[in-house]
Amino acid sequence: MLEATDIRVKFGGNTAVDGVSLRLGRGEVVGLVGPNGSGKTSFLNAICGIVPATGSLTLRGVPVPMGRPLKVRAAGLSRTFQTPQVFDDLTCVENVMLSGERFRRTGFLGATLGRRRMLRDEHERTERARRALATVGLDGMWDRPAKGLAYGQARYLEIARALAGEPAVIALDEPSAGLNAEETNRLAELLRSVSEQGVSLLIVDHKIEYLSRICDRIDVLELGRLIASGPPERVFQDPAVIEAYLGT
Ligand SMILES: Nc1ncnc2c1ncn2[C@@H]1O[C@H](COP(=O)(O)OP(=O)(O)OP(=O)(O)O)[C@@H](O)[C@H]1O
Repeated sequence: MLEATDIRVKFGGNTAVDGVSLRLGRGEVVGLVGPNGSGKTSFLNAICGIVPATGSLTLRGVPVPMGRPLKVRAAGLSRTFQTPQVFDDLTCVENVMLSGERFRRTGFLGATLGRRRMLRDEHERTERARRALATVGLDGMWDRPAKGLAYGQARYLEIARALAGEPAVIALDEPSAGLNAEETNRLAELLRSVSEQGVSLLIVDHKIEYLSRICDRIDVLELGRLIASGPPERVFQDPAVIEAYLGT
């Protein structure tokens, strides 16, 4: 579903990501971990096309140019952010429908000449958004403004928006940040069920316990380089990984 090869990101003289390659199969859940400043967010930003980077990317087997976020989205990669990006004054369903632009087939001319088709398209987009809200457990909130949501619910709303774009892969940047233990458990269940529908997940996070439960593989970055990759139980016992986190 995703193949990123030899990704490099530089900020001036600082190499944030130094030749990282990563693959994701269909429905695979991969945790990308590493100490603060090891390049995790820069890697996500690179494959999403929002920071200048070199390397190559294919999605669903199709090459996608680097540095083109809209092409990346259209090719099947959605993402969520460390701080949920929701629009407070829009309702939940409107927030989710923002991701459905690629399904909107009628522009100004179409809306004027093909009103029936436009209404059908709007109806389909609304239904798609409501299904995504139901998946994350927010179906009861669909017509409420997003500003009424608790912090954890705003996170689920962002995941619903990613899902409504019908992506092959979702990249999530610290989805458990700010969630308590119970909310983190719910998040883990939600992410596992999303992956069981065939969506691949690349999760950057620091909470090792829930990642160990839901990830098929853990990739570890240190100083912009991949230092370990494998099943959680093996990677988290790797002395090089323990040293990267804790020092000698
Ligand atoms: N916009 C930027 N301009 C300059 N340097 C940056 C920028 N973004 C990140 N960096 C640097 O790149 C390196 C990697 O940062 P990055 O945020 O990708 O790490 P991270 O592993 O996601 O860290 P954290 O776990 O703290 O979120 C760090 O040295 C950071 O200071």
